[in-house]
Amino acid sequence: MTKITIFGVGLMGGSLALCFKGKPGLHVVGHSRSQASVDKYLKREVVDSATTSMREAAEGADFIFLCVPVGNLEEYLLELQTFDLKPGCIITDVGSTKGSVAETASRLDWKGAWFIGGHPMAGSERSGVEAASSHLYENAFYVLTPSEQVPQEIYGRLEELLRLTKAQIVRVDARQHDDIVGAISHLPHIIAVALVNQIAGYNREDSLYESLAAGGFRDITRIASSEPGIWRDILLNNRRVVLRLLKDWGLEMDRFAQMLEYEDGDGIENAFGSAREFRSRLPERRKGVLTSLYDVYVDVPDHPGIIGHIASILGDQRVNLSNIQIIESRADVPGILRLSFRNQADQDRAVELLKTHYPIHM
Ligand SMILES: NC(=O)C1=CN([C@@H]2O[C@H](COP(=O)(O)OP(=O)(O)OC[C@H]3O[C@@H](n4cnc5c(N)ncnc54)[C@H](O)[C@@H]3O)[C@@H](O)[C@H]2O)C=CC1
Ligand SMILES: O=C(O)C(=O)Cc1ccc(O)cc1
Repeated sequence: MTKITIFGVGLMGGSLALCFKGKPGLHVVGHSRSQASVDKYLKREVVDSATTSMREAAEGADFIFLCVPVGNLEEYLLELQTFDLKPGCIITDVGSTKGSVAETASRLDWKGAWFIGGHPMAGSERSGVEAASSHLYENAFYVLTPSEQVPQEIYGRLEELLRLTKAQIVRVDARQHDDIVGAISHLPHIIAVALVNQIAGYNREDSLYESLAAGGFRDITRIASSEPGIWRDILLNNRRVVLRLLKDWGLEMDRFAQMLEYEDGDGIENAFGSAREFRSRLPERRKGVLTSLYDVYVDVPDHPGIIGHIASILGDQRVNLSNIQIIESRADVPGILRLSFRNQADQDRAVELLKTHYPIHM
């Protein structure tokens, strides 16, 4: 039996547990310091067994996943290295920042065990084991940041286990990871929170703000509902990167303020134009670039009723769609629909059923 231990069975840890539990030869152990949480993990059947003892959870494990807040990773690593870990045991984490945990791990003596930092780049504004799902990581990127000392065989073992998440594993340098994720995730979370708080201030004077702020405002500020403690830790941990990014953000805002002050219409148009252009180039994660596992792309003419038609072709044959997204919808080109399925069988069925009606790409 391969023993997989998960410390902190919340949104991320619980989702990993659900990817591993029930697979042949795997036994998933959950750990929490609180007995009430241990009872909850067992009642919800996200793990095979659970304990409040760190030593019992860690010793004999083949894989250890640290799924606790970023601010607690160091104390968990320090405690783990005092145990008698199984030789060849792979310790990994799911923290949203990678530089400091890699640095701490590199200072410790693992006596035959190995540390490989990890960051599944999927999640949500929700938290806790109640929000966990075995589908959370499907088609997402899963970053691993091994140091140069980690043998390829050890890295390969972790990579192989993580295939069960159906994520796409990518290897990235820890510091480079923190720079990039700071820009594409940490800065946007700050902007969303600051924007909501700015509007909340106006709303205290006039509650019409709140009434009219539905729709688009809710969409672009969804991530402002993220778990405060988790984000305190992430931002403090990556503060050097985020402070630099905030300076640049300030310059971007100043540029807009200037364009408005000088009534620079061309400048505003250019800003929107170049943003639109860059955004349209962001990868849709087609096969060949980075493959989405069970996606099907359908060229569709731009007229009403197409989505309903496709949904009913699939529904009639009981093929379950997990997601549907319009990728491109312009007057001069046919639209592209991305249909996502949960497994290969549904994807294959969908291609069979749709190809007589529409051009299909994979
Ligand atoms: N929420 C998200 O979308 C993503 C989160 N992450 C990272 O995953 C890790 C876990 O985050 P989530 O699963 O979202 O959080 P969560 O709140 O759902 O789960 C955290 C787990 O850690 C446990 N825990 C242990 N010590 C704790 C302490 N001192 N304070 C609070 N909780 C403690 C909690 O009991 C809980 O089981 C964090 O390091 C976060 O940066 C990574 C990618 C996405
Ligand atoms: O909800 C969203 O869109 C997120 O941004 C989720 C998320 C949060 C933290 C991460 O480190 C990675 C992903």
